Amino acid sequence: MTDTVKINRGLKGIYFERSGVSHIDGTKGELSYRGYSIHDLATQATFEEVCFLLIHGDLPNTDELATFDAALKAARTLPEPIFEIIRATADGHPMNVLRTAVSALAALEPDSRNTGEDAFIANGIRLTSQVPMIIAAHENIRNGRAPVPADPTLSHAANWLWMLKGEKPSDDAARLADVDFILHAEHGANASTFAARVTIGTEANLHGAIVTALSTLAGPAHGGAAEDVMKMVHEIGTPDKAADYVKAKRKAREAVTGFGHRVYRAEDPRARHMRDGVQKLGEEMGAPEWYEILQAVVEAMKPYARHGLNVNVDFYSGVIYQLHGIPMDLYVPIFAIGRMPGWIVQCIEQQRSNILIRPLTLYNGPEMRSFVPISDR
Ligand SMILES: CC(=O)SCCNC(=O)CCNC(=O)[C@H](O)C(C)(C)COP(=O)(O)OP(=O)(O)OC[C@H]1O[C@@H](n2cnc3c(N)ncnc32)[C@H](O)[C@@H]1OP(=O)(O)O
Ligand SMILES: O=C([O-])CC(=O)C(=O)O
Repeated sequence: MTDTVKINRGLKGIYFERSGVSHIDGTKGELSYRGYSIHDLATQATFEEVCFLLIHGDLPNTDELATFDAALKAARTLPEPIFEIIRATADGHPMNVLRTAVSALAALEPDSRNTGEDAFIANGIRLTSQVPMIIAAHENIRNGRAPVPADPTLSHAANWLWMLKGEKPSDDAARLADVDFILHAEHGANASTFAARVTIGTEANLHGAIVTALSTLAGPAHGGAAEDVMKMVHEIGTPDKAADYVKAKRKAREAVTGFGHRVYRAEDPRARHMRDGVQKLGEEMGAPEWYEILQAVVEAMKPYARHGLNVNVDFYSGVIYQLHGIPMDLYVPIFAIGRMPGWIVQCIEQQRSNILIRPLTLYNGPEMRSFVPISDR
């Protein structure tokens, strides 16, 4: 019987649920949120509009957006013990500090225990504002500076850069961060979102699911790719060394980071927006070499593109962060800021028609055997 069971390792190609949130066509390289093309959203919407769209299902009108934006801004507060926790863990990786702080929020804020759709929306809005605050406070504290208080006059993206650096960002820098968040906001049953849905499947609360999602995002095969791409760019050093680097990786059968995706066989549609950003920012800042190294890697990887191995969203994002002077270990936390609405809405969707997610593993261990007392072993 066991020989006839088909195992889908990694759940590759398996539909586990229906979802009305986003659609990915991996063959054509297309992505839409709630029926809107990612290209239209990346060029015409703000992150706040995209959050509203994902959570409520439609684009907001002016009044709806104003109310939603006011709720996000009102939520820019952290209980004092969170700063103590950040101070106590300041030497840790920012992703560990973030996960620990979100977990502590679950204990510190009694509302976080509530379930039901209204509670998930209220807690989701609060966490969307608190996550960038935690990351920025940690960055300041570990560098011996006081946390920068949120500025209620700034957008989500501009306020994030303000809290991180204590300087008002230029409009271009704020917009680039805004677009980055939009591009990362939602992506179907990716590993961290799936993990969050598994948590909600047990009727746990949203904070618990976000802790699960943060743990899952952190790995290099998922959210950690941008950091690894930047390390790769430094290792390559100059564009003329890219081909040899790729050849050596392929020979060792190791992944070239920033390439490949479980769903896309065509180029990830989000990559082009990041590519344009890297090229423009690099030229403006007199540092075009990073873009040139990346493009040399793309050139060297071209023979493999026909096998569906193309750049993914995180191939270009690390260089943008580097050009902004953001430390490499903040790249995954930045992904988390963007992915918040996707996690929240998928948790809401899971809760609406909840079911325990519990697949099977096919046993291939020893046959039944007799227990041997320890004195006879
Ligand atoms: C935001 C995100 O999470 S996007 C992904 C970010 N991650 C990365 O950039 C890390 C590098 N990429 C990878 O490790 C992989 O592409 C993953 C984990 C993202 C997807 O992996 P899978 O879905 O398992 O890829 P899949 O098994 O279909 O790969 C097909 C073939 O391409 C190869 N391959 C996949 N990605 C890469 C890569 N980046 N470099 C070289 N070869 C690769 C596989 O080894 C496999 O080869 P084989 O058939 O000879 O064994
Ligand atoms: O969808 C995935 O497998 C990975 C992911 O989160 C993304 O590409 O944004």
